[in-house]
Amino acid sequence: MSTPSIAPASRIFCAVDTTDLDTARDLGRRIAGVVGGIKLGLEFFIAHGPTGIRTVIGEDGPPLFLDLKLHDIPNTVAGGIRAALPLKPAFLTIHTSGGPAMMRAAADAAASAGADRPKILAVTVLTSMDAADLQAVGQSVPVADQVKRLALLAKESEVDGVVCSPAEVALIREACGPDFILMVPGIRPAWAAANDQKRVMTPAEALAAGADHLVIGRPITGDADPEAAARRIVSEL
Ligand SMILES: O=C(O)c1cc(=O)[nH]c(=O)n1[C@@H]1O[C@H](COP(=O)(O)O)[C@@H](O)[C@H]1O
Repeated sequence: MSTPSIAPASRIFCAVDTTDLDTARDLGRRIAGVVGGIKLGLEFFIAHGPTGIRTVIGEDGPPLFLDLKLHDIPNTVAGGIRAALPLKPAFLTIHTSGGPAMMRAAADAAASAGADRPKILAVTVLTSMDAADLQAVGQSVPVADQVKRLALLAKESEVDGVVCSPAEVALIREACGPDFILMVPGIRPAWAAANDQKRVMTPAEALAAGADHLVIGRPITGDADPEAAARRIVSEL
């Protein structure tokens, strides 16, 4: 694990996936003190844009993981990153499959923010995909091989880390070193449903494997008492 001094609870980013502004704001307030940060992504951003993000995070709110998974030509991705800088996200996502030039353009655009720059994380193989899904899009290699290849490419392209499933954390840590950030969704406590996630582990297993940060959504947000669910997860770390 590359950042052992950070408290386990603060390693969790709660994925607030909703189009309802009040729900997102309420969830953000209730769980901000329990977990390390809030992830807002496509569903929320398409519905409410930057104004909605500011409403949920506020001036001195929790760290923001802005998960837009950008994937376009380098110039367009760089422009998207620069447009997101005023929101001061701690993390921003792009897709590794956009290739090295796109990833470098994203890293350069983030660097233009100076010391406050967001960390750029590149998505490897989505945690909702398995070997059959990869094969369906023409990638007839084991999932782990493809993830390792994409993670090494991301590192060479000077982004800060990757998004990967817990199943590949150990192999990426070994291949890419202790400072490469591993943001890990596909996290399910033993008592939670997998939903559409295919490559999953429990929070404790993912941290033990070497994850820096865990992304957890529905096991918290789908609970009748999200704050209690978040506390239960923290107690199991
Ligand atoms: O980039 C991501 O955060 C991401 C990548 C990935 O491979 N899999 C994945 O689930 N995610 C995100 O992580 C969150 C997982 O949510 P839950 O499945 O509800 O815990 C969602 O917001 C996804 O968009």
